[in-house]
Amino acid sequence: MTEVVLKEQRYGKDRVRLIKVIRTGKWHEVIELTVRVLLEGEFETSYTHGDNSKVVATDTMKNTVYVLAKKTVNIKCIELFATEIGKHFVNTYSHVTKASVLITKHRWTRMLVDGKLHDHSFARDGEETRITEVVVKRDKVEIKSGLKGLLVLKTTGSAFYGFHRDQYTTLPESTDRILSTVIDATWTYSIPNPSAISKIPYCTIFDSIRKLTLDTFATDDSVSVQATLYLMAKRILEIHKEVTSVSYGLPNKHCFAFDLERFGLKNSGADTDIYVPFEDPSGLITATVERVKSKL
Ligand SMILES: O=c1[nH]c(=O)c2[nH]c(=O)[nH]c2[nH]1
Repeated sequence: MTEVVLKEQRYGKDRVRLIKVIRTGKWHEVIELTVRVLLEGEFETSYTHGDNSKVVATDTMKNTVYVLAKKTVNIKCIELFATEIGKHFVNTYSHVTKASVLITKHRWTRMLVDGKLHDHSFARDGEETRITEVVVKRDKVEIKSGLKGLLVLKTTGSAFYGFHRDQYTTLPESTDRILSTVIDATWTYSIPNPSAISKIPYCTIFDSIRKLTLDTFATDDSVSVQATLYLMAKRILEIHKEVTSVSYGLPNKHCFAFDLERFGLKNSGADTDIYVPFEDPSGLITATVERVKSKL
């Protein structure tokens, strides 16, 4: 007989979608969120013995998210709303030891109509989202935030040369290329004590990190995605003391010159202006950067 053991377990509700409309007279705001709640705790016997007595139904979790969304004053700050949800589960159920809450906030941009911001109409500009993942345990809260799916492209100011070459290398060196990526960035917050949670200006930091990322992408004379990634993270850590580490995932969405020599047209070197953008495969450059720990 093979003996097995339950090594780890967690469960919950994924992709709980909600829209909250905040009305101030005719002026409306719209917040669209997708929420995932995962619980850990004394649920082992539900897996090993079919004992559901301690199982908080995932349907209950979904309902709880809507109830808390109705009651909260923090819906605009996903870090605080996720913390509220996580605390609810850990405080309500004594057998829950850890709640992980992932919130994705979708972007709705207010419409400009006849040059004026419209009071109740919005448009989605691209797939970019803002995220947070909050882990609530009995004695501590961890908060990670980020942005996902920010598609960018620059037409110069990017090179890639001097890389290792061997018998399988065909890529020519480039001193001037298109650089395009879909930015995924996440960063962790330092939470020295529970009262720090509500004091961190999450939205201001988000806006600043997004701007630093875009500004660095645009202005860096990039020698590789790796070097540009590192510079982005370094700048964030220099400016934001509340942030302890920064991670990026940057696919290198290749754009190569189309061979037009076959048609008697120059399309190489300084004459290149027709490119083929490739969806797949892409490079994928990832790294996490943190401050050097003080030896004092
Ligand atoms: O910035 C880059 N980094 C790489 O590691 C790489 N590899 C590659 O083929 N092109 C690029 N570009």
